[in-house]
Order: sequence, then C-alpha cells, then structure tokens
Amino acid sequence: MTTTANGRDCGQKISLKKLSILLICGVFAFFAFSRYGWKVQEWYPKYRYIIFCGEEKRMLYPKPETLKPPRTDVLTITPWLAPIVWNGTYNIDVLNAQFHKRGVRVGLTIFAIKKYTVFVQTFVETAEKFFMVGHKVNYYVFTDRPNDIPNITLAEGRQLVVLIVPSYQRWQEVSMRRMEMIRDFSSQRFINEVDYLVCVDVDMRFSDEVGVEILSDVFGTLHPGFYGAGRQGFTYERRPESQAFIPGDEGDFYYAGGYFGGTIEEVYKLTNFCHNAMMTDRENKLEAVWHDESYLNKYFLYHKPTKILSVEYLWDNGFGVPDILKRRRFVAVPKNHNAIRNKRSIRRLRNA
Ligand SMILES: CC(=O)N[C@H]1[C@@H](OP(=O)(O)OP(=O)(O)OC[C@H]2O[C@@H](n3ccc(=O)[nH]c3=O)[C@H](O)[C@@H]2O)O[C@H](CO)[C@H](O)[C@@H]1O
Ligand SMILES: [Mn+2]
Repeated sequence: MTTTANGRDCGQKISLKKLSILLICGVFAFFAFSRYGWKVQEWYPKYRYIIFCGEEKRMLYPKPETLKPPRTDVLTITPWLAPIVWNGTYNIDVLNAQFHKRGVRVGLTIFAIKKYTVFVQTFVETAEKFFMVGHKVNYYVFTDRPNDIPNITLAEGRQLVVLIVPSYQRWQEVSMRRMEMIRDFSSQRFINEVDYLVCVDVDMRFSDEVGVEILSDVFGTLHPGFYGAGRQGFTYERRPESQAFIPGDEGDFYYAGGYFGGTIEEVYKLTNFCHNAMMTDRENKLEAVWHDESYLNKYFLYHKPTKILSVEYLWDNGFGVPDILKRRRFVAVPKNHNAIRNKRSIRRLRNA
C-alpha cells in the first residue's frame, strides 16, 4: 500500500474505484446473460456451462398457438400420434436445451464399400457443417477399403471410427447386408458408445441443418419419390411369398431405405427383423423388389415409427423443388449408377 506526503491512502482509493467498476460490469453482465444467455449458448455452445454455471436459466421463445398451427399444407402428425418433422413445426432451442441436458451422443452410420468410398469426403465435410452441430457425434464408417477413407479434421466432441467389414459382389447385397452389420455392431459396440443411431446412405450431402429434432425411439423418413402417392403407387413388395409382402389395402407411407434410426435397442430390433426376413426369403430363393427398403417398409407397417422425417431430410434434386419443401437438408449426390456399382459396366463405358 502506498501513502502520499499528505498522508492520503492512494492504494485503497484506486482499488475502491476498480471495485466499483467491476461491480457495475458484473451487474451489467448478469443482466445481459440472463437476457441473451440462450443466444450466447447457441453461438458458443462450448461455453454454455460457464455462462450458466451448469444451471439452466430462463428461456424465452414464442408461445405455441393452439388455434394457429404452424403448418397447414402438410401432415404433421400420424394417426398413431407420431410427429412428422417439417420446417416450422418445432423450436430447435427448446429441443437443444433438452438434449444438451441429457448429454446425448449420436452415432451416424455410413457404408462405403468398394467405389462408394469416393462419397465419404463430401459426406463428412458437409455433416461437420450441418449435422448435430454442438452435440457429441461418432461417425461410423463401414468399409472394405480403410486406406481410402480420407483424414478429415473434425470439430470438438466428434470422432470418426472406421469399421472394417466384408464386401459383397452385387450392389443389392451390399445394400442389404447393412442391416446385419448395423445389428451386430449395435449389440457389440454402439450400445456402449452412443444413445441414438442415424443410419443413412453415403451418396448424399448435407445442405442445411439436421439436429436433435430427428431423434426419437425409432424413426423413418418419407421417400422423396412417393410422399404424395396413394397405396397403389407405393413400390412395396407385392408377392405374398416374400417376408416383405404388404397387401394392396395396407400401408401408411413409403419409407426410404436410406434414412432410419432410433435408440440402439430399437435399431437393433429393426435391423434384426429386416436381416432375418431377408435370410428367410433367400432360403426360398426370393429377394424383395427394393431390397432392404422393402423389408424396412414391412417392419414399419407393423412396428410404427415414433417419429417420421419429412422429405426435407432426404431429397433428390431430380424431383425439382415443390412448394411444401422449405428446406433441403440432405440431398442425393448425382451418380452414374452403372459406373459406380458395377465393374463390368465401367469397362463397357470406357470402351464405348
Ligand atoms: C436414399 C435411399 O433411400 N436409398 C435407398 C435406395 O437406393 P440407392 O440408389 O440410393 O442405393 P445406393 O446405390 O446408394 O446403395 C445404398 C448404399 O449402400 C452402400 N453401397 C452400395 C453399393 C456399393 O457398391 N457400395 C456401397 O457402399 C452405400 O452406402 C450406398 O449409399 O434403395 C436401396 C435398395 O435398393 C437402399 O434401400 C438405399 O438405402
Ligand atoms: Mn443412395
């Protein structure tokens, strides 16, 4: 402490001044954070616990209006009361708060067998921008070519796990065997590492946000080619001998094979059913018309999904952009089917 010639205590005076500035700043910060804290949390999710000291504070958002449904142009709930997720039907801040509190961990499975490894880079890079940002994510990349999986820098709390698996000759079999492999890894590994699984095609890119609004016990996705079709238009398996058979007067929606998920337990049940049904058909020399997709549709008919993702979550620009489609979150990467799926046809293309 310093003392001047006239005996005044300068040190104390300065620290008092500092103290009052600090106090004013503190009061200001307190009001700012209690007013805008949730926004700050959204901008900088990793500082959330510092801002709130681990506790949740007030959250302000528009009141849901009983007499003003946010969407009237599309079905937003099924007859068994499962939500159908469309833009405008949910508040992501409210959902994020719930899922952050649970510290939810999400596994995203993709298969990159043979030439499909070319899709991994774009898939993961766009997922880093749009998929479950701010949450814990494990990418599970099933491949027969581990050396072809690129090294991609991931955000904090996210990791990429390469799982080496066998490849099959026919592309249909590669697609179908995903059920068996997801089933086996669910009970052996995923159950210990993540809370939910999201199982998608790899020949895709994220182009808008996909967050925790998709998560539920077991969810499926409307196929972009059939969301407006009638039962007769659905390409379900129609041969009664097949395990995937769906009669003409049954069926709710046509679900896409390339996007389903849920808790590990539910994904285990789904993939186990589909794989067993495929194996039974194989014994009878049958394979359903749209492979894994047909068995998935059969499963969802008798085990209704607890949530359904709208076509925003699985789109193909080949279908244009209808009015109901406010966001295209996950879109197909155009591919030359013959060239990428089949060795022989590549040779044929080259020779042509
Ligand atoms: C978006 C969507 O709903 N896609 C479904 C659709 O066909 P797609 O035409 O989208 O099938 P596809 O060629 O993308 O194959 C399905 C997936 O299997 C994997 N793969 C396939 C072949 C290969 O050589 N290597 C490889 O890794 C890859 O992850 C690919 O994304 O119908 C298929 C069954 O007919 C599956 O149900 C797909 O999920
Ligand atoms: Mn695909």
